Amino acid sequence: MEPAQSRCQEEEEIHMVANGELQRSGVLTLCLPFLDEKDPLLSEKKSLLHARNLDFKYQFLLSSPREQLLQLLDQIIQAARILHLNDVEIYFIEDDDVGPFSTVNELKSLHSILEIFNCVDLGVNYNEIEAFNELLNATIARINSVAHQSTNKIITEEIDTTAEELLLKCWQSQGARSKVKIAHFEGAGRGAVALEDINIGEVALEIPESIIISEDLLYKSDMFKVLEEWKGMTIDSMLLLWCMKERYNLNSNFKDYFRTLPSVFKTGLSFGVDALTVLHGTLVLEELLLAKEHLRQQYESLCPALCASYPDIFQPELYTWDHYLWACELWYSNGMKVIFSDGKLRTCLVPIAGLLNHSLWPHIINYGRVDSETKSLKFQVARQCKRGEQCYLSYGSLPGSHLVTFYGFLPNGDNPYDIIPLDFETPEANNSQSLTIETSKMNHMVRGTWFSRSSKPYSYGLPPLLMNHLRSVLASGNVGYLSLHPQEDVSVENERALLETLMSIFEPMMEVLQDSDDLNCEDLSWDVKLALDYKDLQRRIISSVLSSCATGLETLSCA
Ligand SMILES: C[S@@+](CC[C@H](N)C(=O)[O-])C[C@H]1O[C@@H](n2cnc3c(N)ncnc32)[C@H](O)[C@@H]1O
Repeated sequence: MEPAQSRCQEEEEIHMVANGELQRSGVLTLCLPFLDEKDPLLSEKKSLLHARNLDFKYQFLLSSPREQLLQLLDQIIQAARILHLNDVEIYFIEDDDVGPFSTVNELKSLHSILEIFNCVDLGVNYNEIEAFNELLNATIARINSVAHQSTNKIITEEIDTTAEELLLKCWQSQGARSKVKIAHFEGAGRGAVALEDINIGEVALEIPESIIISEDLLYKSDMFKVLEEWKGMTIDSMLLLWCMKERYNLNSNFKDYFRTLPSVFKTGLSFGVDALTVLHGTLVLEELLLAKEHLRQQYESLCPALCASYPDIFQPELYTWDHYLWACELWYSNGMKVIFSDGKLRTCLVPIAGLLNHSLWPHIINYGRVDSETKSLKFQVARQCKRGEQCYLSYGSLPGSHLVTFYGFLPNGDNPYDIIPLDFETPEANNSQSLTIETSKMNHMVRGTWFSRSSKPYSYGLPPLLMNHLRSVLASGNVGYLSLHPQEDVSVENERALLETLMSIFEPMMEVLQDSDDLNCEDLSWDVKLALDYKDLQRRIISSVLSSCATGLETLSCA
């Protein structure tokens, strides 16, 4: 297994040379950070900025009327949203939609602007300070408005968290700082609850580098000598093997940490036969079976041979398949990628932080780098977390299939990263000549059409890139019928063929999923329940695509 899949704060592809300056003339200049030349989405982002008349640099004449200033602020926010788009968000972008595109994109965008405001050296002119504060407060208000959509779960008070609290105190004595306490949340196990209002930019949790579990501990262990000489061994596999033993080591510095971990992880990797049967016809089934098979192969290639060759170090009773799977699930669901103060990226288990749950409306989005001055990992909140509220992390822009497989849950709310991929075959050479760069892309996707905000004709709530691709492919059958901007050149006949093509793709998928699940809802096991929820999600997405196509066809028949 490569715990490389463990969650990692998404790499920012943007050069942080953003700045802000207030000139004597009362002109406030705000410069957004430039795009990284290595950003794989660079050209798309540049084209989007250009098409929308957006720029990196904005000048605010602070004496202008308030509405004008706020309009300009809106422009810079729109530009920042584009700079921070990820591959899924950019794929679904619609011409007439200026955002917000997702909670995380919105928080990143607003924070990049807040950072610029923080660099501005204010003068003494009262009116200018007032105008500047209006802009700053409007940005903060937008950040705080993200909170209103959050979904909080009820804290169940009955469950004992003494072990976790003792551990928290122990880490605090070693330099950890925390504005959260551990509590139990319905449907999510343990989580962190704010002990006080934690305001934008404040640190909810600070973990010294010295108590983070990483490969450095491996090097000091008795098994390292053997493992480093073992052919084909990776650091990730070494960490798994180290954990399997350390979990039962009574002299371990981390014994209390291991003691607070669940004895079984309820992730998709532990799904039983009934749950797998429920998943028949869904996307996650293949992902799950492949992942499990891969882990089994890794286990077979490592553990029996290590136990046979070095039984004193690798005691067979500790190196069973169940223990191996437990370690994999631990690293997948709790592992984080962190850049240490020496600049090296390591996969880690971070005490306390490992108790933070995921949300589509997270408080903490940036946590991947140890502060080189304090040598600690700081978990700053990107939006306010009120006292008593659950403090959420973002595990990344992950689809439900990944969350089910490696974490064992589906988040509350509509997940914009829940997509169904559609890979088309490369067209015949003579047809492909007629496709533009935009329309020749072969990897497409759909998601719930409820995310669409486009009111443009012929958009149907479906992704423009997919529609333009299909339009071009269908039109290329008609000699001489293709434009560089397919949407401007639609024919009713072509549109009907396009929607019917999509229905012919999605109807069979729906049929497979519609098999009745004759299960008694009362006493279902956790895995069957989760599998049913996932299946339901797939149905919702496909059904939204089918009804969008059907509505499109109806509209066309009236045209
Ligand atoms: C890093 S741990 C967080 C702490 C965990 N709740 C615990 O009790 O150990 C990740 C696991 O928490 C649970 N989890 C995280 N976010 C969740 C959410 N929004 N809803 C339900 N379960 C969640 C899942 O079981 C996931 O595998």
